[in-house]
Amino acid sequence: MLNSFNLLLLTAAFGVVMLFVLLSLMRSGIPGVRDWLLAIVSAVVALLLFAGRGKIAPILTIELANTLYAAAICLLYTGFCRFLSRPIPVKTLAGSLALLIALLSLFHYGRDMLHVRIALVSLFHGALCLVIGLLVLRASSDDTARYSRRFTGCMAIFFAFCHGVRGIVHGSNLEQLSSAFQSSPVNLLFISMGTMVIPVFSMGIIMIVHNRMMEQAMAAANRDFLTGAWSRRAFFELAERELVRVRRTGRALSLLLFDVDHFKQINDTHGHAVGDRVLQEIVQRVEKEIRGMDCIARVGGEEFAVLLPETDAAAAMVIAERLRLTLAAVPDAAQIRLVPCTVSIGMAVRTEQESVADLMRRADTALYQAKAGGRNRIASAAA
Ligand SMILES: Nc1nc2c(ncn2[C@@H]2O[C@H](COP(=O)(O)OP(=O)(O)OP(=O)(O)O)[C@@H](O)[C@H]2O)c(=O)[nH]1
Repeated sequence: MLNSFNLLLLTAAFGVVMLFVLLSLMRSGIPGVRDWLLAIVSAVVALLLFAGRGKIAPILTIELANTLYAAAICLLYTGFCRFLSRPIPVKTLAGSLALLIALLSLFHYGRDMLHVRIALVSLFHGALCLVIGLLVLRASSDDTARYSRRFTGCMAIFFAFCHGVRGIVHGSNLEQLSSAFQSSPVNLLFISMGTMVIPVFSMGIIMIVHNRMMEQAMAAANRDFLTGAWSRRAFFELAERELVRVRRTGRALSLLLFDVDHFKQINDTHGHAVGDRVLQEIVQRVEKEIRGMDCIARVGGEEFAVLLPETDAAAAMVIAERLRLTLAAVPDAAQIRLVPCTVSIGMAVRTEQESVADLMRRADTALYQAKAGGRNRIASAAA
């Protein structure tokens, strides 16, 4: 039978299930998960205490239960702040929680006014849900995360609205209650909305965390771990996408393929760690020299590709020469001495009907010519 007691127990049981699901995400290392876990624990205990109303001491079922439930919503909020790298207003949260407890005690032990207590709690929860909703909806997100953020944000605003209505209804004493969990239709409706907060937020959080994990996995697959440049796989994807655009617009597309000269010597002389830092420095320097629409990828150990959309042979040659000069003396990790480090560059401009693989092949041949010609130079591929 649907009554407040059953509803509270059911929600607590659902909270326990969600707790185990969220526990599985603990090892993801995603910020906010710990707060959300604590929020669910706090809410489950609060719900069980609420369910004990009339059976155990009122201080447990009123003051403690309300404190724990309000703390749960605060923790949901701090979890979102951490997740979105936003500052946590600890003092404001602690202050408002303390004020809520003080007022609840006042309207319990001072003048026992149930409707005022319900209004206060509802408005507190409503305000927090509103803040969570706005925070989540305003945060920028890519396509994969948009649905889960919108779901969570919109549900938070909906809960804020329901709590607000409940606060107004009880604040103006429209529905006179003898108990906060009286099973009247209107009260049951409000309680149902209130108990849905934790399960719905839990589902939203699980979706959001999964999206973040997916984003991280995609970034790991698309980016070179050492230098942060695009990976070989991602480079071919980006180049194919660019090719579709080029076929439509008829614009030029150039490719620079460069390789560090005698890199083995750098490793042998200065050590592998310095070699690694040199590779990182190379990528950072190139990124400063190229435009936002260009991209650099690490396509081999010490071999890099730079894709230059809307760039003809003359412009590509200017960029190639700029890169050759800027990379001519890449500092070592400690920047104490300069590691003599030059690059050889093969340049190719896409010809009509040419595929990415063919463009790469021609740039590679040009790179080989630059190496054979004495290194630290640019060779342009024949069309
Ligand atoms: N430090 C470091 N070295 C790497 C990495 N990947 C490849 N290498 C090294 O790069 C060197 C490439 O050597 P080679 O292919 O002989 O080429 P090279 O010495 O640059 O000579 P040329 O290309 O002919 O000018 C090897 O010693 C690899 O071990 C890396 O991630 N870090």
